[in-house]
Amino acid sequence: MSFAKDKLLEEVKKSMQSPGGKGKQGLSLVVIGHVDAGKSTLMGRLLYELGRVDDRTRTANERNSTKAGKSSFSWAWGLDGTTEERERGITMDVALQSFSTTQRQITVLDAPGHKEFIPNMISGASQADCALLVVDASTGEFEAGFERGGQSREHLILARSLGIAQVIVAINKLDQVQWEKNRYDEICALLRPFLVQSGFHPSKTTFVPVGAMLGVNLAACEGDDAKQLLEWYKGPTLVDLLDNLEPPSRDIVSPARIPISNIFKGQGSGTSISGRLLSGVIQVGERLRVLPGDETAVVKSIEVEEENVPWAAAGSNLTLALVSVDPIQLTIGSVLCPPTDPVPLASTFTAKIIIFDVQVPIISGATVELFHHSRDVPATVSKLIATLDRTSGKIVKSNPRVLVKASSAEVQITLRAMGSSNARPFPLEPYAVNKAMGRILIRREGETIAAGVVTAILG
Ligand SMILES: Nc1nc2c(ncn2[C@@H]2O[C@H](COP(=O)(O)OP(=O)(O)OP(=O)(O)O)[C@@H](O)[C@H]2O)c(=O)[nH]1
Repeated sequence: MSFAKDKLLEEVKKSMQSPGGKGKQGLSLVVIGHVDAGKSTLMGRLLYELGRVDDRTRTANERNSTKAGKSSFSWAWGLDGTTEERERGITMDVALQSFSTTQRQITVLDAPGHKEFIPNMISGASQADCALLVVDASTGEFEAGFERGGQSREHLILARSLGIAQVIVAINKLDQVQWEKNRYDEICALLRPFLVQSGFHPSKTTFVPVGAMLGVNLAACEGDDAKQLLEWYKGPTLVDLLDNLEPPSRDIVSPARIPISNIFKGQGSGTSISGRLLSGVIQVGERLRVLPGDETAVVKSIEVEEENVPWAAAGSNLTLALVSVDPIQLTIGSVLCPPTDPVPLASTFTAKIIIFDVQVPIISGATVELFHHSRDVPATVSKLIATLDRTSGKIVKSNPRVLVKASSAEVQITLRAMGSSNARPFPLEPYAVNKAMGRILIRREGETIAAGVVTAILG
């Protein structure tokens, strides 16, 4: 069944008012934190507690991880999919899982903690509404994840820069410190001011003590393993907090935008892509334009939360089967959109950015890497237009010579040509037109140096 677009919008609005299907509001969650904080263990155990992983799979995971000499990773085994991930015991790609709580249908993006995989983390966080930060409470470990160069700090700043406003902090491995209340309080006290500085409102930040491996305070806080924690903790479980996350408002009226985050080229059965529908609505049978390029594709099926659906609305993390398209034209980072409302292509644009804690200031002509959803491209900061007051946004100085750490500025960015070929423009929109399409991150030599929003496309 396919609807005319205005009919479809009516249908979507109706189902949003009285949340349809399963009667739950959906949202997506990126799991972030320092390497080895226990992100995969926590998600693996949580999925088990919620009945998403059966005992047979659990036993098989236990057996296989023990055989590989990594028994402590048995809970993570279910999530860390590829052989290399299992051998190294770290998550590299972004794993996608889903589960439901009483009121929410949650899609989880388990992002890798290792520094060299920050681009995957950016891809994960740019598809999420909320973040779950996992920190390791063991002596010295929390500190390592949080000091300069630690991933807890960087992940939080990146998540906020990508538009995530709500965060749950799970303070994990408390079994390692005998469930000491003092250690929990100490970590909360260290994190609170940092979260505020990074732009998270205190009312949108919650903390929860957990023991991922033992399954303490994930779905329930009971049994022998939870005894010590129960002596001083009477608050919500992790699932209670997840159940109370607020789904952000969805922009269903703007044209559809789907940055491709993954491509699966099947044999014979066509090609599938996965990504997040940032705005608008789409339906089966619809023709979409692939940008950059001249190609179009027809949506053969839409899968959301492992179910085939006739249509999907903004905020859905979906998999689309596409037909009538040459798969070569599909690349990670390309954007699918209606042929009548294509995304502009940019090779030069202006942006308002915030400079992070950089050691080397940014000068005009600085070569950088530009991140937009799952795409990263070489670029140049081609002009420093003005430094801005961080709170009012007013111009402090026009044509500054350098941009130093913690400053705010308007700059012009130009894509850089690779070798002999010209830089290929890529799909981008001003933040004022489409929030989710207008956010960028700027990195240099493996370090994130700035984040910002696109103000104008110049060409
Ligand atoms: N003692 C204790 N160990 C834990 C707990 N949670 C996780 N671990 C251990 O910590 C190690 C790292 O766990 P992972 O779940 O792989 O960590 P991760 O954060 O997903 O790591 P990356 O994916 O590499 O970023 C494993 O050896 C786990 O068994 C816990 O609650 N208590």
